[in-house]
Amino acid sequence: MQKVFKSCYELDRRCYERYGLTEDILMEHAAGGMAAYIQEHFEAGSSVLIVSGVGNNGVDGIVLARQLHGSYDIRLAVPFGVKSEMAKLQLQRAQAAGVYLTEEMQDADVIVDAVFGAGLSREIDEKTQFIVHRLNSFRGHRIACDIPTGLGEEGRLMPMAFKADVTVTMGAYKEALYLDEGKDYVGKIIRVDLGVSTVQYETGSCTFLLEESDLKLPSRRVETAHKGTFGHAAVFCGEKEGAGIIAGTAASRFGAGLTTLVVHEKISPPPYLMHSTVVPGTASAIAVGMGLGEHFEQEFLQQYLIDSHLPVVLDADSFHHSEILLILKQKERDIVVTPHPKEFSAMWEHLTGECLSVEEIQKNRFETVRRFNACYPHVTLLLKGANMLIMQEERLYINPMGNAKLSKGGSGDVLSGLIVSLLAQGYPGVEAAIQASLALVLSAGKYEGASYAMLPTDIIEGLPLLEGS
Ligand SMILES: NC(=O)C1=CN([C@@H]2O[C@H](COP(=O)(O)OP(=O)(O)OC[C@H]3O[C@@H](n4cnc5c(N)ncnc54)[C@H](O)[C@@H]3O)[C@@H](O)[C@H]2O)[C@@H](O)CC1
Ligand SMILES: Nc1ncnc2c1ncn2[C@@H]1O[C@H](COP(=O)(O)OP(=O)(O)O)[C@@H](O)[C@H]1O
Repeated sequence: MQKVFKSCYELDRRCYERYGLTEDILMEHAAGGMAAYIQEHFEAGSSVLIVSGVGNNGVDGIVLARQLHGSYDIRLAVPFGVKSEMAKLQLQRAQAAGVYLTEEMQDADVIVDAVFGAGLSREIDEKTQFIVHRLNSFRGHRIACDIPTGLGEEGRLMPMAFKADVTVTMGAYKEALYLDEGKDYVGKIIRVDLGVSTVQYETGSCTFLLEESDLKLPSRRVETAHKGTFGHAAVFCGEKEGAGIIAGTAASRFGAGLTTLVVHEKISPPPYLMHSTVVPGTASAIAVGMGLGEHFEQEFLQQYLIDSHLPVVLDADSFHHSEILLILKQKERDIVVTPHPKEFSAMWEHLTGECLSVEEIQKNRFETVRRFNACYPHVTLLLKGANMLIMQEERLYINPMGNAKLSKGGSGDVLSGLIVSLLAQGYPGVEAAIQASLALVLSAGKYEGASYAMLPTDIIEGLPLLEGS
C-alpha cells in the first residue's frame, strides 16, 4: 500500500527546508528517474524526442536531454521558449554539453512529454493542443513527465491530454493520476525518488494506493475448523435471481462456511447453495440489492434486513429504496455500500435531496466519496469505476488494478458476493471491501481469454488461483 497526495508542492518545499536540497537537485533526480527508465528499456543510440514547456516540468525535460545526450540521439524542443532563471540555467548546461534545440517535432523511438506537469491550472491553449495531438499521432513509446500534459490538478481532461504509455511521476503518487477520466492517458505509473527516500520525502496521508501485495486471502489453517467457523452468508435473491445466484456462488467460493439464498419463492439454486424463505438464524452477514426488484414485502425487509444487527452489503436496487437506505443511519452496524456512479447519484438524492449527475460524480470522484464520508463516516463506501475508491472513517483507498474485462453485467454481483463472504467470516466492513475489490480485479486479471469474453463465472473460477500467486 502506498501513500497518495493531492499535491507534492508541500513535500518538495519540505525537502528544501528540512534537508537543504535545492530545486536543481530535485530536478536532477526527476530527470534521472526518466533516464533510468529509458536506459533500461531502449538501446543506446535510440532517438528520443523531448518536448519541454515553460514550467518546472519543462525544466525536468531539459535536464533529461543533458543526461542522455551522447548515449542517445536527443531532439529537444522548447516550443514556448524558456522563462524562469532555472530553465535558462539548465538550458545553458544542456547546450554546453552539446544538446541542440530542434524546431521540428518528428516521431522518435521515445517521446517524452514535459510540456505541463502538476501545475496545469486551466485548459491548454490551441498551440499546446496541436502539439499534444501531434505527439499522440507518433508511434514511439510515450513517456509523460510527472503527469501527462492536459490532465489538470484534479486529474480532469483540460480538454485533451497526452496519451502516455508510461507516466514517470516525481516524488509521490498524486490523486490526479487516479481519476477515472485519466485512466486511458496515464498508462503504467512509475514513481521516482527525488534525492531522499520515499520515507523521508513523504508526510502523513489518509489516502492510499492498493497494490497486489495487499491481498490477504481467507485461510483455513486450523485443522479442527468446521463450516461454522467461517460464517454464514445470507444473500437476498430477488426478481432477477441470476444476480443473487452469482453473488451467492462468489460468497461460497471465497470461503463462507455456509451460504443461503434468501428467496421469495422456491427456485432451483446450484446444489452447493442452500435456500430459505427467511434469513437463517445462524446467518452472520447479509447481502441485498443485486436483482432485488420489488419481490419482498416491506414487512419482510423490515424484520430481516432493516431491524437486523448483522453486517450488511447494500448494492444495486438498494440504492433506489428509501427504507433500505435507512440502514445507513445505524451507527453500530458494519455497513458496506457498493454503488456505481449512477447508483450513487440515486442514493445521494434519496439521502440528501441533492441531484448529482453521473458526469459530476465522475469529474469529482474523490470529492464525492469524501462528501459521503463526511455524512456517514461509519459506513464503508466503495464507489465502482475504472479505479474503485473505498472510504471509511477518513481513510480513502484507491484500487487502480481493474480493467475493461470487468465491464459486463454480473461483475458487481461477484463483488457483492465476495464482500458478504468476508463480512460473514468476521472481517470489518472496510477490510472486506478492500480485500474483495482486490480479489475481483486480480482474479479478472488471471482470465486468459479475449478481453470481451469474460463472464462473472470466470471471475469466480479465478478465485482459487489467487492462492500462491
Ligand atoms: N521544485 C519543484 O517544483 C519541482 C518540480 N518538478 C517538476 O515540475 C512540475 C511542477 O512545476 P510547475 O509548478 O512549474 O508546473 P508546470 O511545469 O506544469 O507549469 C505550470 C506553469 O504553467 C502555467 N499554466 C498552468 N496552466 C496553464 C495553461 N493552461 N496554459 C498556459 N500556462 C499554464 C502556470 O501558471 C505555471 O506557471 C512537476 O510536475 C514536476 O515535473 C520536479 O522537477 C521536482 C522539483
Ligand atoms: N473499465 C473498467 N475498469 C476497471 N473496472 C471496471 C471497469 N468496468 C467495470 N469495472 C468494475 O466491475 C464492477 C462492475 O459492477 P456493476 O456495474 O455494479 O456490475 P453489475 O451490477 O452488472 O454486476 C465494478 O467493481 C467496477 O469497478
